[in-house]
Amino acid sequence: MEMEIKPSEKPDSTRWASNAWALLCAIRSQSPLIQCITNFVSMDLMANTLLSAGASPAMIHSVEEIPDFTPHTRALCVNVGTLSPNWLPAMKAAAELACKSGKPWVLDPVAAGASGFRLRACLELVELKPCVIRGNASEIIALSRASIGLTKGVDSSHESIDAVEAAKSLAQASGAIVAVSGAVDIVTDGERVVGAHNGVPMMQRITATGCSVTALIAAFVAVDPVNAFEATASALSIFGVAGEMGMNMAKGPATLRMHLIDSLYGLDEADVLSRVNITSLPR
Ligand SMILES: Nc1ncnc2c1ncn2[C@@H]1O[C@H](COP(=O)(O)OP(=O)(O)O)[C@@H](O)[C@H]1O
Ligand SMILES: Cc1ncsc1CCOP(=O)(O)O
Ligand SMILES: [Mg+2]
Repeated sequence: MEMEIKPSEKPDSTRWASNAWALLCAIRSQSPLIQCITNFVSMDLMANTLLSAGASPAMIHSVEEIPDFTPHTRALCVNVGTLSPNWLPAMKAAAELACKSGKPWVLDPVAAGASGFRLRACLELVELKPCVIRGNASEIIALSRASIGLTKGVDSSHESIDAVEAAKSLAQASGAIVAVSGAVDIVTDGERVVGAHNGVPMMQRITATGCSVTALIAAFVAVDPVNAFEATASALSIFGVAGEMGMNMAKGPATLRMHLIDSLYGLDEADVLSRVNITSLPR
């Protein structure tokens, strides 16, 4: 005879997968408005990622529009990928207003260690209380140590698993959930550490997949701001699942880009429950 498993007795992996599915359903039904102040490279893929997940993206970045627009959004994504001095005031104003309006905002510190200007900008943005910081391993290490020169540019020269301590100390210092993408996506609140074991290596060969998953995290925290740790791990895992399913149809990076978006749009409950793979990692 099969024993019935009550929700509280379900194994951790099943609870993570059910929660990820519930959050994706919430995005599809609520279509949260997500403001993105992002780099020129990522605008298209980021907007299409949010749309295929069911969210509503708006790439609105002029400082003049922020007082009217930002309070009406459900979450904000700030990405410094093609930073120039005249964009920084808009990023800061939007971050401040998001906080004041009780909306979560998410930071992508692209190439944080590439220059002093960029690192200082990222550190100033961290002071404005992002709910989540998501970067690759080199970016999180650079930000955590506040040091430049540890990175090639926008791509990582470290493995995500090598950035666990840096992520934990950045989370403790900033109060943000910190996520490190890579072969295993790491998520920490400074105490707990989980790994999302989804995705395929070919995702690194498409520009702006990292930027896009950060925006997807913004959509997940928009529908569950109180549980930003769980929402962040879910977003990373769901994006990875879309990559795995897209890879089954792809011939290379260009077709993976297309099939990843189609797969994210078409994910059903069975796909999510069978593929989401989030586990606790040793602290
Ligand atoms: N070796 C890998 N195996 C599986 N998924 C990966 C791998 N490397 C990166 N990814 C996935 O690709 C996406 C972008 O991550 P990453 O390349 O680390 O970000 P960035 O583009 O900011 O450097 C994430 O969803 C991540 O999980
Ligand atoms: C290539 C490049 N140069 C400046 S921003 C950017 C895109 C980076 O995207 P991602 O961090 O998602 O790889
Ligand atoms: Mg990146």
